[in-house]
Amino acid sequence: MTSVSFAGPGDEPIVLDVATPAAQVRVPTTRRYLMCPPAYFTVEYSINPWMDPTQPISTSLAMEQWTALKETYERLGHQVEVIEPQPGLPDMVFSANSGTVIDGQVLGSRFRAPQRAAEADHFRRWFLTNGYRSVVMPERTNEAEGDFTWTGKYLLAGTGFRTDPLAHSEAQEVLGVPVISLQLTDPRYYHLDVALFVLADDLVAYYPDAFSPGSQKVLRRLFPDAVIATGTDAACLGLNAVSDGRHVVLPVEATDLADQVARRGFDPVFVDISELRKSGGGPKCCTMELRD
Ligand SMILES: CN(C)C(=N)NCCC[C@H](N)C(=O)O
Repeated sequence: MTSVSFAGPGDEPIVLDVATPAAQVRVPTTRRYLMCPPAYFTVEYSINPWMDPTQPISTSLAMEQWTALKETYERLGHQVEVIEPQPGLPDMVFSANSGTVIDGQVLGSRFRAPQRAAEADHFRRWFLTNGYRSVVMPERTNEAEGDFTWTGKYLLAGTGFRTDPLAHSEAQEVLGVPVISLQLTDPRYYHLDVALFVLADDLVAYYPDAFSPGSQKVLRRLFPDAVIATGTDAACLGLNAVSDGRHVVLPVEATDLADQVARRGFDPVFVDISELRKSGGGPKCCTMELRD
């Protein structure tokens, strides 16, 4: 309960108790996503600290979890496009790493690891056969929405492990949007999209310890009201979440983060991505947003 007081007609001030304001009403917008079924998913090489090629992997469980994620988006009213998976490309399920699309302009990807390099061209061809007229492939290492997050105003751009900092200026030129570079410092959070996600315009959630001190200052300055995730939320890849402005699809283990976003008026929607996490990925990595 909060008290407000104001001057009454006589000498006595009027004091009213008012209930704490209700959380803001959040309005979802319909999205279009590109996903790739994990038909060839496995962990046969290690290019991030989550990947242990000796651990058992169930491709069928990964497929069940991916299908549940896709059906979740469809149930929420979103449109999901599907690209054909390719044998020999076990990480192709992480479609977010293969393109950044803003206002129909596509900036493709260039992977740091040779094991993933061939994915970029499959996605390039998908864009060209699906009506995208301007598809630019980057010169510099660029892991697309793994390291680029569009807030509606800025393109937040991560670097430190995968995407080359020079890819940030390339993205600014190709996409014609202001880019804010952010330095990632913890190898477990090797992509920006495991350290930060956009909840709504001008509102993000992030894990400060994944960023350099200077980048933490930038984030505080840009987003003073941000949701600050705990280490436990970050460690289950809870920040690899997808918001449509109201529903927030996130890993089932990210319970504190779910409580925090619920208090801000969002509806958490849990998904189980335990099998895909063995490769270092979560819901967002499986989801490229097509902003047409
Ligand atoms: C959530 N993240 C970090 C992603 N955006 N992508 C997941 C990529 C996983 C892949 N094994 C790799 O290491 O590239």
